[in-house]
Amino acid sequence: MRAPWEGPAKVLDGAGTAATIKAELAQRVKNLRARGVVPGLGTILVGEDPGSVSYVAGKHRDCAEVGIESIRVDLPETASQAEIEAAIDQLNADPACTGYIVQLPLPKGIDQNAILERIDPAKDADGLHPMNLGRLVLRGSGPIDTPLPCTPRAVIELMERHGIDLRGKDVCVVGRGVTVGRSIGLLLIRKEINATVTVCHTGTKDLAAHVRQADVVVAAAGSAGLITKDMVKPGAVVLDVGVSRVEGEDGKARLHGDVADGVDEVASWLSPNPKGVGPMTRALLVTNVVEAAERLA
Ligand SMILES: Nc1nc(=O)c2c([nH]1)NC[C@@H]1CN(c3ccc(C(=O)N[C@@H](CCC(=O)O)C(=O)O)cc3)C=[N+]21
Repeated sequence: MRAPWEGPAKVLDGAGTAATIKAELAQRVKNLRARGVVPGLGTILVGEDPGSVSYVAGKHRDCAEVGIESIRVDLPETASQAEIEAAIDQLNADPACTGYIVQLPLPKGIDQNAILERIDPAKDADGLHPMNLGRLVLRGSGPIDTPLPCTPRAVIELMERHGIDLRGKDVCVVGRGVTVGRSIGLLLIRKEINATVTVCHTGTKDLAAHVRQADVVVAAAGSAGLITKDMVKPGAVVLDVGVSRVEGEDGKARLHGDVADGVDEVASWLSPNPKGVGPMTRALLVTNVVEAAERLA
C-alpha cells in the first residue's frame, strides 16, 4: 500500500518553466534567422476588455524576449464581422506573419466559429482551427505536424517538466470551453500518455464525486474557487487553469483561479494562479509560432 499523502503541495512553477521554454525558443529563433526565416506572431484584439488587453500585451512581450517579430491589430468593440474578417485576410496574406491568434471571446453578435475557420490553418497559433483540431482527432498516436491547442499543451508540458508521469492516470477535467476542456482530453488519451479522462461541466450530476476519484484535476471552468479541499483526493495533482476577475473588499478587480484556498494542504502538486498555466500558455503559443516557421523553412 502507498503511504498516505502528507502535504503541503509542491508548486508547479509555470513562470519559471515558461522562462526555460522561452530561452530554448530563443536559440531556435536564432537558427531560423540564420537561415533567413523570421517568425512573426500576429494578434487580433477586438475591444478593450482589460483581461484580454493584458494577455495580448504579455504575448507581445514574450515575442520580443524570444526574438520574434510581432504584428498587432487592434479593432474597436464595434467592429463588424466583415471588418474582423478583413483583418484575418490581411494576416493570412502577410508573409511577415507566420502565426497569429484572434483573442477570444469576441464581442456579442460576432460569429466566432466563422472567424476561427477563416484563419489559414498553417498560421493558426492557437491550434483551434477545425482542420487542426480535426487532425488531432484523427491522429491518436505519433508525431503531429500541425499546431496543437496552446493551453492543453501548456498544462501537459507543465506537469512533464516537473517529472510527473501521466501515463495511465485518471484525469478529471472540469469545464468544457473551446480553449481547454473540450480539447485537452484528445491529447491526454493519445497512446503515448494513455490517460483516462472524465470531462465535467455545469450539467454534471455530482462534480465532487468525479473530482475525488482523480489522480490529476484540470480545473478549467472559469468559476472562482469552484474546486475545494474536500473534493480533492489526497496526493492528487491539481492544475488551476481558470481565471475570473473578482471584485475584492477594496473594490478593485483581482484575478482568482478555479481552485479554492486549502487545496494546497491535500494536493501533492498544485499550479499557482497567477504564475502557473497562464505564462505556460503564452510560452506554448510562441512554441507554435516557432514550429510553424520551422515547417516553412
Ligand atoms: N484566442 C485565444 N487564445 C488564448 O490563449 C486565450 C484567449 N483567446 N482568450 C483568453 C484566454 C486567457 N489566456 C491567458 C493567457 C495568459 C495569461 C497569463 O499570462 N496570466 C498571468 C497573469 C497576467 C495578468 O496579471 O493579467 C499569470 O497567470 O501569471 C492568462 C490568461 C489566454 N487565452
